[in-house]
Amino acid sequence: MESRRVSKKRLGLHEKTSKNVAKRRKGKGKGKDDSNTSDENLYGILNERNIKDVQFGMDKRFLTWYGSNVYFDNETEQLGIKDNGNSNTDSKDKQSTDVHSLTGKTRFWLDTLFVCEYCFKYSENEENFRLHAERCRHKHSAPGRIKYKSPQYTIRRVRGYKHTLFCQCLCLFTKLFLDNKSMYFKVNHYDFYILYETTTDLSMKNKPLGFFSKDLVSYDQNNLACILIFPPYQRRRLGSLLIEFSYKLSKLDDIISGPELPLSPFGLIGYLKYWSQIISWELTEGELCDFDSVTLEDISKVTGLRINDIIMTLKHLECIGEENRIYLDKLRRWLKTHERTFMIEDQYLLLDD
Ligand SMILES: CC(=O)SCCNC(=O)CCNC(=O)[C@H](O)C(C)(C)COP(=O)(O)OP(=O)(O)OC[C@H]1O[C@@H](n2cnc3c(N)ncnc32)[C@H](O)[C@@H]1OP(=O)(O)O
Repeated sequence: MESRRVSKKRLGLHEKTSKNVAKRRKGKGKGKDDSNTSDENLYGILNERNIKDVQFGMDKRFLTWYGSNVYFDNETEQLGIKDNGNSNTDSKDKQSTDVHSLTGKTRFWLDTLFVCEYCFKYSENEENFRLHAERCRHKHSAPGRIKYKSPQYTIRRVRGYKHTLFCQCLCLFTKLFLDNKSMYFKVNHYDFYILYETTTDLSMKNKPLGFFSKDLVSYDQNNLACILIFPPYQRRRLGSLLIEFSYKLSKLDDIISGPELPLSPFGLIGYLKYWSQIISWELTEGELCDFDSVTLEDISKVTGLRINDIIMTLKHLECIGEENRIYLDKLRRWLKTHERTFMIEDQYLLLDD
């Protein structure tokens, strides 16, 4: 398995700026057509998928969503990342990483990337992957400190500077499902909140379901840099759970906060859902329900949401009019037709430090 630190490059997830996009340069090829431009020296972004699918643990296989060259050596375009000029162990089997013309149109650099579902180390070689999977140390002990533990879910905080390799491998994996954030190898400025099922069942114990990262110091006061629920676990409201948790953290710090921009299309849908719920609940049943008139500032104070996010949500729900007048009746109706799905229970928060 790829196990060396990837300190030579950048890793972490950051906003892609238009200036950076302008720096895009053409991908080097490997049989790709000219339309496949890339940010490869900058952000690892490719315009086409280059890994066909991922074998995630022993029993889950799914397609990648986006191309990314961050798993590959820039010069040789073989799997593995050079660490200060040393050759890498994963590039021996050149044959299996060579270009495969699968559909006659799409050319993949790699058919299947094998990824450990406990620690995110990866290989192109199934045998190596199986050997690793049997003895991965995170199978028996997940990294980090527990920050939330309900009978259903556990969230652990993993410090980037302490568990560097784990966080770097997680970020590499994330890149296959998220293309609007860029990557850096410097994970030491981030905390990672990893979601697990609370269970003694060995088939699920210590298997991350998703995560979000958070800057240790965010000048924009973001409470979340990047969020991903791994494809097999999506649409189970786990993204909503992590978003809700991220606001618990910023409320603890007593700040008005929100996610790092830009949001991906799924990120936007997920956030609008959470924002709609928390705003309409506070206005109709929560702290603001007895107020005769409510300002955007009142909502922001009670929910911990940014005013821009509140306006976007109220517009989305068509519940805001001239001079920011809020249509409470309409919001009440919205809440009645939408199931309330808050998932974090305060009694299970473990946020002492
Ligand atoms: C700041 C940032 O990081 S932006 C980047 C966000 N991350 C990504 O885009 C990475 C890839 N996507 C993902 O990991 C996930 O889609 C996430 C994290 C955005 C959402 O996680 P999930 O657990 O799947 O979402 P969750 O089940 O909580 O759904 C919340 C709502 O979003 C909407 N939604 C989520 N996924 C979908 C989908 N595939 N199609 C349509 N609607 C969707 C639904 O309205 C859903 O509510 P409902 O189930 O009550 O109808």
